[in-house]
Amino acid sequence: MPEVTVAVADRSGHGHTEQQAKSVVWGAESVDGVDALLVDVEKLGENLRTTLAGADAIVSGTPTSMAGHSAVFQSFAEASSVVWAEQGWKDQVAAGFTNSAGVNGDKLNTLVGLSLFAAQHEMTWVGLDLPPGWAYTSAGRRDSLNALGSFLGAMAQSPSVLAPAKAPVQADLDTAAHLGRRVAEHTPALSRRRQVVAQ
Ligand SMILES: Cc1cc2nc3c(=O)[nH]c(=O)nc-3n(C[C@H](O)[C@H](O)[C@H](O)COP(=O)(O)O)c2cc1C
Repeated sequence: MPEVTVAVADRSGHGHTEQQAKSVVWGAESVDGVDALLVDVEKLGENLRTTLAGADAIVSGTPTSMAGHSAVFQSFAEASSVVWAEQGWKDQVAAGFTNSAGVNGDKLNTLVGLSLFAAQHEMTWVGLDLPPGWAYTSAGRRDSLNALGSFLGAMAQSPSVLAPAKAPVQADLDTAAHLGRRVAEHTPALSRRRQVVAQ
């Protein structure tokens, strides 16, 4: 049996954010004893409670759309109010990621929204422990980890003209994998819910 389950709840319209989500899963599963599954929030429907309630951590992802999370993600968030009413995800670990076309693209606002969503569910948020990729070099490399310089969660950029096979760039996918790994590594210590269940 896996010691930790990480559910990556994502919704991707054209596949770019899904690439990022797969990297989060890959990163989480690179940690011994961790099982990670990719969940399309649009298809969750009535399974909202059962699918995500069993996870020790939920990493939420969405494309940035008009400076926030997508309408589909908002539908999922509103549907989750039934879980909120019974505090079903309380003390689960949470983290977030987003992808958009612009280098900035107002992605930070999306991550703020995802972290507030987790806070409303009384989850424990895990940020990204990577220095901004371009902060300590004058060379300015796009292929460094956390090149987009986010602390709250993982960011990726996909120019609209590029197919999901070409964007996001590998550095952004590696940053997403790093977040997945970090969540998986910290979940056993952070998840009070797990400790209560184990008693
Ligand atoms: C309705 C709409 C709104 C968008 N808003 C933004 C935005 O605010 N900032 C940005 O950088 N890109 C924006 N984009 C571009 C998407 O974030 C980008 O194409 C992203 O890669 C889509 O991810 P997906 O392939 O997973 O659906 C928008 C796209 C659409 C269709």
